[in-house]
Amino acid sequence: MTIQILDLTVDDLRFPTSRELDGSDAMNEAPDYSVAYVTLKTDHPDLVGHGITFTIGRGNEICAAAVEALRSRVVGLRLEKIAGDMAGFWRHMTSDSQLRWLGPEKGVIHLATAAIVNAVWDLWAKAEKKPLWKLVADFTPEQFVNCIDFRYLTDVLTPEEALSMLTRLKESQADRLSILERDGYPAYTTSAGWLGYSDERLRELCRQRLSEGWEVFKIKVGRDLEDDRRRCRIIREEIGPDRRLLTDANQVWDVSTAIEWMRQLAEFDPWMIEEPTSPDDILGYAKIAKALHPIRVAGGEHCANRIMFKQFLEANAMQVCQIDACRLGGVNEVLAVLLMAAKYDVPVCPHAGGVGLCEYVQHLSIIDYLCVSGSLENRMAEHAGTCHEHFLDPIQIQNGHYLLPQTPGYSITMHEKSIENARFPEGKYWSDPNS
Ligand SMILES: C[C@H](O)[C@@H](O)[C@@H](O)[C@H](O)C(=O)O
Ligand SMILES: [Mg+2]
Repeated sequence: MTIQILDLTVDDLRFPTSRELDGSDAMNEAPDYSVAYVTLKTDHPDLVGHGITFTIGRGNEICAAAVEALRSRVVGLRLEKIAGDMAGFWRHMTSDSQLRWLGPEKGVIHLATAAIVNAVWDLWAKAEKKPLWKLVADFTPEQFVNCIDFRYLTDVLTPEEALSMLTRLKESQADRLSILERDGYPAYTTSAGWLGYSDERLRELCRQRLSEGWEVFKIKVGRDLEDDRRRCRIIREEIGPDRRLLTDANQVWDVSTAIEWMRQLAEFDPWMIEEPTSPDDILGYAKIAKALHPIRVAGGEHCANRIMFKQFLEANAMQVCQIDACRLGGVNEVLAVLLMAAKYDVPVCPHAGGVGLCEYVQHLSIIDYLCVSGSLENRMAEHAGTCHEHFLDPIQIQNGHYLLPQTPGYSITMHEKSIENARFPEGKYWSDPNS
């Protein structure tokens, strides 16, 4: 089958999550979960690729404009040509010599790259009639390695080393697949602990989530120490002393404040502190990790690219690696980071607090287990409870685990009605005050 990409369109879609303070944290007090939603049309009547990048509202139109700027890099290409040289395609996407100046490989231009690259992967998986995780899991180790642009990485990871890591695990892949088919992929939930929720809501949501089988909970911290103490006490009362409690400060502290603040919260036995300070401060992360041990330091949702991850991992500055499906430049770059994390034996626990991110990261965690790390130890994908109703193939959770997605593609295609309602500013969510 030969398929040509004939057109690209992009929609600025926003969901009014700030009305209930879903997604709120110490830095982002009232996010409206949003996406630049890319559609790739082809010369095949039934094959359309969809991809997103995620923002929290204002500025989403800038991502959409950046997608438009990259349009000519992808329109006209043939899928079989892309699939035959995925790393080459990714290099092509990130190498327009004028657009590259806007990054390189960071910020809005990289978010836009992710939306397009993810749409191409969705298209490819749909063409092969496989969910994305299965498309990748069925690759030979050589095909997997051929998806990655190793430029800037070879001082810590060469293609040859990646190949031998993947080859070592390939034989036992079927055993791991049966475990996932039986149990699903382990997850933790963030949706009880958003900062804007009242104490009563926090308590009620903890009870609800416990009854659904959740074992690991995340709570937002960092705005006010007394509030944090009270909220951590409540969540501990509800989940008990043995379940894992994760904390997330969303970059609000200086290095020294992070250390002092978390020492004050240590009595609540947090398993990790996420984004304690600037996402660019590799040495700062390392200092915090050293001072707070055994509390782990987690980061990645604002980690711009594989080079930053390389440094965080090499400097032992992150003990939990939170890849983001849209901040990294799509699946290709994620695969590179999975390999580096496995090499440094750092668990990957993807970031998913947003719209569409859970739909995406379930595939990435499954790939990590089946092909790259081969381990579930200390690994869990994030789960947030909002906006799943907008997707044709939404996540399925059972007992705090993601069930394996079965529908071909990357699970990101949205219902037409949702697209219509969320279109900014003319959709119903924004033009009708009673919506
Ligand atoms: C603004 C967003 O909801 C963030 O709070 C969210 O992504 C969060 O950091 C997370 O870890 O899920
Ligand atoms: Mg976070």
